[in-house]
Amino acid sequence: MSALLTIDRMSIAAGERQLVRNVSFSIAPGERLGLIGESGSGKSLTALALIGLLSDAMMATGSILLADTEVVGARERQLVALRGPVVATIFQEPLTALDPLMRVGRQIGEVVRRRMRHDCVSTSSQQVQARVLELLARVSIPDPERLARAYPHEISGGQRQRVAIAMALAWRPRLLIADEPTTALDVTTQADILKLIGQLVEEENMALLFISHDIPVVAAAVDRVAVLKQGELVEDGSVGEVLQAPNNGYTRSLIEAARTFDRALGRLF
Ligand SMILES: Nc1ncnc2c1ncn2[C@@H]1O[C@H](COP(=O)(O)OP(=O)(O)OP(=O)(O)O)[C@@H](O)[C@H]1O
Repeated sequence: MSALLTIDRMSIAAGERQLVRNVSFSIAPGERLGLIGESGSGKSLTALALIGLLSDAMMATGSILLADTEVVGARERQLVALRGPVVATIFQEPLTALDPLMRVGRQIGEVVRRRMRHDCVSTSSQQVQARVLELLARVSIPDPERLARAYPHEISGGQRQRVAIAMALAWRPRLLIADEPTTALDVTTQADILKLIGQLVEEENMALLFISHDIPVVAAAVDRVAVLKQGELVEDGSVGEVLQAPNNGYTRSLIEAARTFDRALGRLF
């Protein structure tokens, strides 16, 4: 099966500074890849590059082929067509995806409408409203009707992340990028959100690029792991291979650090 995403010798520079160097990896339709590495290793820049959202001060070179579109050097119009129907993103801080002045239901409804326009399907307000409530139920929000009427500041951090996931889901994307989606949440909510993402990815048959510095979290969410160190890819293999027999000393040190931390917390790993 041909890949949904193929990154080939991609580099990212800010002026003279090389931030990501010669990174190559691919994701097949429905595959779940974890991108791990310590803070500053280039994980978020890699995710931004593949949706063409690097800041103007940065430049990507090499090739990023997403659903047969070359992203490096693409025009804005081509990128807009990819964002949403092909790839949707959830971030660490759900408020970045939410308009503070608009009720949650209306925000999800906007995405539902845009997706329907993309599919050239006409729709009534009642159909949009029904789809919004269905999406809120899919992300396990109790009392979706009440929540749809709330503003983002009126709901908890965990609920906001569920709403951000519902918005991503409204696109029915082929690839979901989750950039540290549980880092800002308490441990119990983290586990719930992780389970939810896993469930939805499977039910919708989406591919997943899951970015995290937290190895146990990544291991629970994906099939394959790629490791970035100071902008370079140092490992790419199945979760079992990489966690049980890492090739690279840096990966070993990340795993050992996670084990030590978990032992200190008394968690199982
Ligand atoms: N707008 C920018 N201008 C210049 N350098 C930047 C910019 N954004 C990020 N960087 C640098 O690029 C490198 C990679 O950053 P990136 O955000 O991709 O790391 P990360 O692995 O996602 O880290 P974290 O887990 O802390 O989010 C870092 O050295 C960072 O300082």
